[in-house]
Amino acid sequence: MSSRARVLILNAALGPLDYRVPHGMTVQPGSIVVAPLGPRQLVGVVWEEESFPDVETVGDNRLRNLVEVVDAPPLPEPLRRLIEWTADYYLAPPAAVLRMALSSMAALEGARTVIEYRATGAAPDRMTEQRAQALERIGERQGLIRELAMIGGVSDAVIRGLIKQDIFEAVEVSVDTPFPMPDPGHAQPILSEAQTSAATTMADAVRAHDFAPFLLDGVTGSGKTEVYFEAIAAAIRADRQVLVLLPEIALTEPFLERFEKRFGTVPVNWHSGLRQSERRRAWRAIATGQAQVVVGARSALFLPYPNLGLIVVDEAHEASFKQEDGVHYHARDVAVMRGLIEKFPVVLASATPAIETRHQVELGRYAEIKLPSRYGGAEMPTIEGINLLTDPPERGRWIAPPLVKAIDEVMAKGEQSLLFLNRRGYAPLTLCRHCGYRFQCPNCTAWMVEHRLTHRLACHHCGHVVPAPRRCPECKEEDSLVACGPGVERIADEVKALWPQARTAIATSDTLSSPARAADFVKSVEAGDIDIIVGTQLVTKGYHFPNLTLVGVIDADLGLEGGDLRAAERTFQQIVQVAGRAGRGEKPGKVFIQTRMPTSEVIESLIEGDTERFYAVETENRRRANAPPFGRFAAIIISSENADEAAQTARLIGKSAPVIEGMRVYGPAPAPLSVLRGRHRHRLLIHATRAVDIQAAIREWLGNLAWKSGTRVAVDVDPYSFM
Ligand SMILES: Nc1ncnc2c1ncn2[C@@H]1O[C@H](COP(=O)(O)OP(=O)(O)OP(=O)(O)O)[C@@H](O)[C@H]1O
Ligand SMILES: [Zn+2]
Repeated sequence: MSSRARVLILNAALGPLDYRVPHGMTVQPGSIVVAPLGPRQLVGVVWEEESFPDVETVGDNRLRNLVEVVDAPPLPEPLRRLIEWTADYYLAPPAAVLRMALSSMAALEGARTVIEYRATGAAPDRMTEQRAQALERIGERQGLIRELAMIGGVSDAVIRGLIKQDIFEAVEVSVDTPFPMPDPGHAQPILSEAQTSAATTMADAVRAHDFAPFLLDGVTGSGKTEVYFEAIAAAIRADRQVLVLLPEIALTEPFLERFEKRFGTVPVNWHSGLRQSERRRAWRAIATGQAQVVVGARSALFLPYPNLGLIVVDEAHEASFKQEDGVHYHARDVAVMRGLIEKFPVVLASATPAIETRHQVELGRYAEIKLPSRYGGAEMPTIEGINLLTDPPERGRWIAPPLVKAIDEVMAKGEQSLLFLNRRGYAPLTLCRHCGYRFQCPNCTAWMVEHRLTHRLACHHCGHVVPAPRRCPECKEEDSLVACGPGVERIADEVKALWPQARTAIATSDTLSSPARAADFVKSVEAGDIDIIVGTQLVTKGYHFPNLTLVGVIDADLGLEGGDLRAAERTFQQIVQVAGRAGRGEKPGKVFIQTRMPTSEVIESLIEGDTERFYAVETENRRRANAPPFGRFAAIIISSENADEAAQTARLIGKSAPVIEGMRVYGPAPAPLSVLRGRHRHRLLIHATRAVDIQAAIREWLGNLAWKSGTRVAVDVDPYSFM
């Protein structure tokens, strides 16, 4: 009997393929293998045949041999089920989901060491511009040739030239040294009564080794982190792995520090910025079970932990857990599914839970744990509205008089303020005052955003940047360009004009672009070297600055623009979160919200501090509109570099829409972002009741259609973006 294996190979365009297992090789479902495909060799995973029953059977004599079995633990069975579920639910190719589990090719190679290079400090005989740039940018960093070339912005050849001259020296790096073990007894805090009860409930669930979804709903500063640390401690004691998902890399650094204080060592950190060798080391430690606690962004969710005992999703309401390209999955929801399949508790921690999550609590599916007050007697801040219609700022300014006065007082007391505006850069739109020309991105339907700090105009959708021009490209008038509207840089300018003595910091993804820079920022705020922070949503959550007593929301109405189904919820969450940064220490905090709509539901609930009112009204709105969590949405996004082909395919899909009771199809229509990265886009929106199997309907609908190879058709189940 010849032995065959069904293999899911890492090629999203292909389904599983059958191979022959050559004599002397043994494989089992989950084995990671190398398989031939045409002239190439690809990595794949051996899969249960039953999972893909429709694969066309190829005669034994036509099968090709597997090349080898990779020296890595087989992909665990529950993870294979999770990959299947994710592919099914989000209508994604299984191979695309599998790729997220095998996300370090280096980890699958046998070698245990790699050669990295670092500067010796010597200067080259001949200093070229490229060499100087490389040396300057690389500094003391160490990495593979390719990585150094990337950092230095030069070709590999430049780096190789420098190696030849001994300007860089080789360092053999062992990639598989074990990570230190966190110690659950290292620095146990003394928990308050409410905290103890919350921690006990979760730790008991961890010890029970069973699926248990929790909503840890605690006001800002209530000690949610301290509490779920006790659940982590329980998992470590039970020798099970833990995954903590954070919504943004910028939050990692403060988390690592707190974790180290509590457990004596930092956890394994997984993010997109890891060097290849670090990634490999982390992947292997995770796959072998050696990595006990892992913290990461959503991409850490599909890694092959053999022994997970707990997942914590911190700031679980954050939309950044939803992936918006490739596989359109929601990490919060997939985390819960992983807990169900692998039988362990999942903790969703948030001060402002998503309506979807609260609904699960109401249905009795998730257990709710509440922490209703701040730790250590700190008070919740008081919140006041500033009506911009009756109390406007001076012309050309954005900070209204009552907020100016409040900042004056806080400055006088030597305390810190935070001004929140969710807009990067200097101004969202730049135009020529002479001819009216507006700077638009050549690749996207979007205005270019002025960044004065870097003297550039940038597209926030595709990353296209151009130097800020001195003259209008249209009418050639010099110095005629004017900035329209504020971004954080412009607010920072205003702060400088009003309080020249104040030390300010701009905190956005531009300025806190790396974990190291985020750490520097936190240190200088903690050390009292900053008086006024001007920041985007990046600083609204996670941070704990005891001397920060004033928060000003520059424009509360901004988030309500565009008006997608979650606009009100998102605005509410953002403002509660940013307000939650005020008065976390001994001194009480004050929050000012600038708005043109002081009587809107969102703003009134915020000012009255009536969370329940907001949620009740918003939930009722959703129920009436049959919007999530009551009804369901899915989007189909068609894109192509060729405008006609995109429109044609969209029409074809629209024409073929099935008629199903309880389901309506809207569109196709050009997407609001009708051109993105040079691709023309059209959208369809599908709205259905819970009773409809929306995935099956879409699968059958699109399965019968064909389009040109340059056209992409993406399905977004439970969409968050409607652009
Ligand atoms: N039991 C405790 N013992 C000592 N310090 C505590 C305790 N509980 C909370 N704290 C401290 O109180 C502060 C707020 O706690 P933490 O950051 O965990 O709150 P949080 O609920 O996660 O807040 P947010 O949602 O606003 O980020 C932190 O500095 C934390 O170390
Ligand atoms: Zn663009």
